[in-house]
Amino acid sequence: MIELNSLSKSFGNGRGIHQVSFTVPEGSIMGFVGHNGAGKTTTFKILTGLMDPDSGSATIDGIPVKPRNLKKLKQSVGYMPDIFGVYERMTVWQYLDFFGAAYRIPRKLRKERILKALDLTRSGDMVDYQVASLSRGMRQRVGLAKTILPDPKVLILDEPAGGLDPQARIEMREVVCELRDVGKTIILSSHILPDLGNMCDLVGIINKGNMEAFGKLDDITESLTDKKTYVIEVHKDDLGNAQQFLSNMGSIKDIQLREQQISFSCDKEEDLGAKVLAYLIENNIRVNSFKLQELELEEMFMQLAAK
Ligand SMILES: Nc1ncnc2c1ncn2[C@@H]1O[C@H](COP(=O)(O)OP(=O)(O)OP(=O)(O)O)[C@@H](O)[C@H]1O
Repeated sequence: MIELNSLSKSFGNGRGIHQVSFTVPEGSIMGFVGHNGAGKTTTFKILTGLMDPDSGSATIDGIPVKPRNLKKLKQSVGYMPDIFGVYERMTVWQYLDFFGAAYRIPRKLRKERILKALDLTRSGDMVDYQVASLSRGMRQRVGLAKTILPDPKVLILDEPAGGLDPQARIEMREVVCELRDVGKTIILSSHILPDLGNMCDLVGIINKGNMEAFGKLDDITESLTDKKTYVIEVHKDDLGNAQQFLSNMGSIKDIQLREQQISFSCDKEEDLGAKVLAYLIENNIRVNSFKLQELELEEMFMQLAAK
């Protein structure tokens, strides 16, 4: 649905993007992660026809991203930049109606589209508000409503949750998931890594213009770790014994005690999790919980960015 093949754009001194390739299937959400200046906006600008690449190609909904296809692309792609202008003196309805007209949506259809966009972005109760009076979270949702007015199949959202408080971020995340559920294909960038983990089907990590990783979050995590870390919680009277048993087992590393939790690691290939659990129970250790520790997106990102 969205396909990038070796897209490159150089601004000199190594700045820009280098051979960026990935494919986002129809109806999925891809989270595009990278530090400031990593190359996210440049990629978005190329995809939306605002900037020409030096080399490489891209297609969206089967349409090659080329200047001659800009009109067609505009119908298929909705782009919400990280900073967008709003007309402070208009009400939300006037603002959307204005853009509906600019998008040449016929008057009769326009009302229906505005109502649908307001509904999908949970902005219905703001129609009569002056744009100037909207909070940052409301503005982002109204911006999103404007972006989906022409009913594009693909949405490219640059930092839609940027500057939002935790509650507004949750709302934005729910709205984005709802848009995926009605069939949109979405690429969005974010610095708020945990948010991406919860909502994205795919994650792409870009660092200094190079794609460091792309795929399902679980697969990327798996490929990054060479060990598995487990966290167990045992009855407080069994802590010492449990620790002793673990130390007696060969191949167990990094045994650490934190309050009532003990964590330990083992080789990924060997994966001793089940064996350890059975061993502790056989030795009458009262195990309250036993779980595999997941690598946080933040940690994973730091590992890749440090490369
Ligand atoms: N028009 C331009 N002229 C010169 N350099 C540019 C231009 N646009 C981007 N760059 C440089 O290219 C690199 C990538 O920038 P880009 O804006 O794509 O990063 P980003 O990941 O979107 O960052 P941010 O999160 O800060 O928006 C940066 O080093 C930036 O300074």
